[in-house]
Amino acid sequence: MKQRLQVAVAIIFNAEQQVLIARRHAHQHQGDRWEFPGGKREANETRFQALQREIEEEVGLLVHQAEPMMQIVHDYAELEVELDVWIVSEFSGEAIGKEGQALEWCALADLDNKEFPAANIEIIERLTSLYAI
Ligand SMILES: Nc1nc2c([nH]c(=O)n2[C@@H]2O[C@H](COP(=O)(O)OP(=O)(O)OP(=O)(O)O)[C@@H](O)[C@H]2O)c(=O)[nH]1
Ligand SMILES: [Mg+2]
Repeated sequence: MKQRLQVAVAIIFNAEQQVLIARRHAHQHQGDRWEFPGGKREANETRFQALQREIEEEVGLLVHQAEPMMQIVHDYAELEVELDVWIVSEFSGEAIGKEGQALEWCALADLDNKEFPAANIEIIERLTSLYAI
């Protein structure tokens, strides 16, 4: 059977209402596309703990509070993902690409110009309808 990965995904806004995005490395699944930081939940973790760990590991931010935004199941040819998307409402630290990945703070209106994995289309639509001017 095809694997289904549970993936914690963070939507993090800065004071200018820009959202944090990261570029996936070429060798990764969906390589070279942009993503919202996050990664796979481990068996011993809650969804929120997975979010906190992944965000600290990947971009060095401490997530203090977050609210569930949506869950998306997407069937890629090679694997299935369940994206557990959170809006981070409180965090501390300065974002850095701790895994050597490029980071960008991106205005919502500019997300459409970036290439994201297919599973992200719904997230971007939802964000635009919730927050766009
Ligand atoms: N982090 C993240 N993963 C996404 C997004 N959209 C999306 O389809 N995915 C998929 O979710 C899956 C797991 O994410 P990941 O590669 O970040 O997992 P991870 O950080 O644990 O990576 P690792 O296996 O290198 O430790 C990948 O197949 C990835 O393509 C997104 O916006 N953010
Ligand atoms: Mg990741």
